[in-house]
Amino acid sequence: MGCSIWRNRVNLGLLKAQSKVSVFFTMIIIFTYLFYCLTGYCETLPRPMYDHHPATSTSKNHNGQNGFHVQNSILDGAGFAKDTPNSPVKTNRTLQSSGAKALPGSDKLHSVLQQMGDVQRHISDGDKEQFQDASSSSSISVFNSFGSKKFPQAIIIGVKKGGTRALLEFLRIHPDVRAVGAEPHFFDRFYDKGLEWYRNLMPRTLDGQITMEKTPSYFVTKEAPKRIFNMSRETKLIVVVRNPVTRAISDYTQTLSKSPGLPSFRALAFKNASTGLIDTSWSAVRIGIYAKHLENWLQYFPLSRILFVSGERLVSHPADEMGRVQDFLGLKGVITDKHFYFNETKGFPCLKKPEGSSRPRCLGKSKGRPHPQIDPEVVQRLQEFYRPFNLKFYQMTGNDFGWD
Ligand SMILES: Nc1ncnc2c1ncn2[C@@H]1O[C@H](COP(=O)(O)OS(=O)(=O)O)[C@@H](OP(=O)(O)O)[C@H]1O
Repeated sequence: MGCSIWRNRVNLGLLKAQSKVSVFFTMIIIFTYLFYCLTGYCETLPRPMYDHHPATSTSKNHNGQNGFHVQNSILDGAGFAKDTPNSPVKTNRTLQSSGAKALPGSDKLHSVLQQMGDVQRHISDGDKEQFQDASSSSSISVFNSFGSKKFPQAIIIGVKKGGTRALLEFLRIHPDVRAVGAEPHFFDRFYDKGLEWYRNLMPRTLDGQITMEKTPSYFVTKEAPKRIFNMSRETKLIVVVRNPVTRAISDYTQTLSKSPGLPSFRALAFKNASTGLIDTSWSAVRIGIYAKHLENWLQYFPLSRILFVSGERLVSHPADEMGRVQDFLGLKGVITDKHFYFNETKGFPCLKKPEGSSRPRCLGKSKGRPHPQIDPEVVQRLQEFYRPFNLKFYQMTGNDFGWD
């Protein structure tokens, strides 16, 4: 009898010791990882070049909202991809879904993992579209875990293929800007999820920092102006515009890369090739009628709340355009020509490497890709088609973008 009590006590002691050891080792792993992040080594973790894949999994975070998986569905919706074997998101999800949650003391572990999630999500958001080295903001985000999530005070609302990703990534090197990497698509696709869902997607910011997002399809979404106005009439709006003809070809190039069997540009652009009638129902054409879309926005926002960035100048004079953007946002002029160099191979400006980094900081392959050769006659016809709309747009904005 006495012997069996003694044996039970020994077994109980062993069990307790085992669970303590497992908690101890888990904590060591987590703190080692956090230490690596804080010392900047997370940046050197391999990051995926995102491609287009469907979302595969769903789960809820402690707020009852779809944490990583919402983010992933957005990534997918925006043409981003699920995590790859090397993805930091995958690392985090693996930790969350395997042993860690089932361990004793998992509540505390879970909240640490949530914070790691915030950090990692920031690093990996929208990687497909981002600069290949997003290191400048990753270390800041660690400390920003202590800020709060706010609605964006400024949104890049368009235009698709205008250079919106370049603008956002250039802005992200500013210490007072924090931005969602992926395109949230809240004001067009996910509005029924509610404003709190939207706010929860935002990165944490400290006082004085601006929260931003970019979703280029907002510019052509009829309901977007009213919806953004209802969130806050103070929201600053940025539109990156580019020659509508080159924009249409860029748009077509993107679609062609996903659907190689697509009809020719000529076949899609004309309603009737013999009369030269342009098909304005084709989105690649319709998006470029900037004056029409702008009218919708002016019903809710005064021109003073909208900044028009030239997509062409963002390539030829990035620092000058960034100066205008920083002024508009009321930011210190931190981003200057010191930050850029022209990458001859890519044919676009890239960000200079920060000290200690060996990685290139150009946008990914899907940005600045070669366009198919389009018949000059088709190009000319499109130029003619856009001319009156362009002139109207110059008048409305008080800015001649030089496309005509
Ligand atoms: N610095 C830099 N590097 C690479 N690419 C640059 C840069 N600045 C502007 N651009 C132009 O951005 C075009 C893509 O525009 P977006 O980022 O708005 O596209 S998207 O709507 O988010 O898909 C992209 O269009 P394509 O040239 O057709 O690929 C580029 O011309």
